[in-house]
Amino acid sequence: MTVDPELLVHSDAEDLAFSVAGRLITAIVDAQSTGGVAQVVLTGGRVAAKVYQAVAESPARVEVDWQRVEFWWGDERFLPSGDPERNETQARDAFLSALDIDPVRVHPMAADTGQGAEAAASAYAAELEAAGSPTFDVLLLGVGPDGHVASLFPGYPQVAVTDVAAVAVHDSPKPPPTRVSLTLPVLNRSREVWFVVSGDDKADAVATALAEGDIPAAQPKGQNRTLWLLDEAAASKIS
Ligand SMILES: O=C(O)[C@H](O)[C@@H](O)[C@H](O)[C@H](O)COP(=O)(O)O
Repeated sequence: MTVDPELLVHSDAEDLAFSVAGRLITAIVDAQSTGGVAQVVLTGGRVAAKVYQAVAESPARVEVDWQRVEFWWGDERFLPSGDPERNETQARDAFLSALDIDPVRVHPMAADTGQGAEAAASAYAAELEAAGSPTFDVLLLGVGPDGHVASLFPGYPQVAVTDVAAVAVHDSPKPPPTRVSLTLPVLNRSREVWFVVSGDDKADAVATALAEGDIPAAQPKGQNRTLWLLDEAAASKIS
């Protein structure tokens, strides 16, 4: 059973990032409150980087047992290890490197070592299965102006893939051209889905997604909650 999306609108990108950082810390503490490991899926992009930075700077970060957080990625730019454009690199630089995380619990998608994105996608699907195909506590998603989420782009065949957990994406409209992405069934294996969106260039995509339009951003739904965490600009065309 999925529930209606909830909208929370913030004044600007900085306020949004600060608010989402606090919400993420609270969600992790809640997930750990029963003694378990919090399962978090990170996304890439500029807004996400602001959120991660705000987590690293938050005094409340000390409330989290960072040793008991499992970090996954919803997608990755298929580039060599350490490339500054990789979502993994950006997350490590923005906050993971500053936190007392358990490195074994950080699950980046493979870097380009010449093996091809298909092999990287298969390896990630296998890693998820080996971890027991966890239900994620929080799935973070950015949204593109075209309505993409993760690396699932409108009109691309990967949007409709349901028989594997991760796929390779080629000729991405958003550089770099080659990527790896979780598929929608895995994105939906989340208790909470949080869309974190800033900027008027996303306003059409946000409005279309909330109207259940035919874009990938309309499809991820949390099992318990679906949050649209927006700034005023991104929310400006919601009817
Ligand atoms: O690899 C990526 O680029 C992201 O995973 C992608 O899905 C991103 O979250 C959106 O494109 C929003 O990016 P911005 O926040 O930079 O607009």
